[in-house]
Amino acid sequence: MKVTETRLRGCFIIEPQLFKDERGYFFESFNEARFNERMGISTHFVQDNQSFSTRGVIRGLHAQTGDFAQAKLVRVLQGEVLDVAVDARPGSPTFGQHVAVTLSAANQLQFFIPRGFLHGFSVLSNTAVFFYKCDNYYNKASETGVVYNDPGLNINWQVDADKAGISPKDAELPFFNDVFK
Ligand SMILES: Cc1cn([C@H]2C[C@H](O)[C@@H](COP(=O)(O)OP(=O)(O)O[C@H]3O[C@@H](C)C(=O)[C@@H](O)[C@H]3O)O2)c(=O)[nH]c1=O
Repeated sequence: MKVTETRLRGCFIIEPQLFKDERGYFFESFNEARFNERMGISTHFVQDNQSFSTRGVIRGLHAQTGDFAQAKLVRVLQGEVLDVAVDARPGSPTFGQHVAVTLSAANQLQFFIPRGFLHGFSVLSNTAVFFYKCDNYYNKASETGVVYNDPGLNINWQVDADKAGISPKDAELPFFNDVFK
């Protein structure tokens, strides 16, 4: 597996090692010991999530706070998405900055997003099945978020923002500067 740290410290792109033969392919999609060793962390994932979305949908930007903060290991089982992590760690030299990574069933890339980040994705294919591991349980009361089109974040979601599929909850999320002062 190839691990590349992005310009946001602690955010890694992971390319698994594929074993291909006449039947198809095999790869270890997650190996806790190797994952922690290569990332230099000690994350223990406790919840897996899966969502299905159609082209143009944007989910995010989301995080959980406090005792329920979550690191996420995300990937795409079908289709293609633009995955976005926003650094919301107070005092971080890249506070308020984001990275965007194209994840697809074809490239098999995984993206590790540590605690302290907002996360979201847009769907670039007709449909997408998105799968992710979380190192903390869902806790509704701990949810926070920032609106996807916050001009201060200036994220190019690569979908038609006017026609983007946004949940009513996500459309009403506040701006980054109002949440993270
Ligand atoms: C996230 C989550 C939602 N739910 C429920 C709550 C709600 O009724 C329904 C749909 O929830 P949402 O609209 O929040 O789903 P969604 O917008 O897909 O939320 C997800 O977005 C991506 C970008 C993330 O990073 C995730 O952490 C999560 O926040 O599922 C759970 O039961 N467990 C969970 O872990």
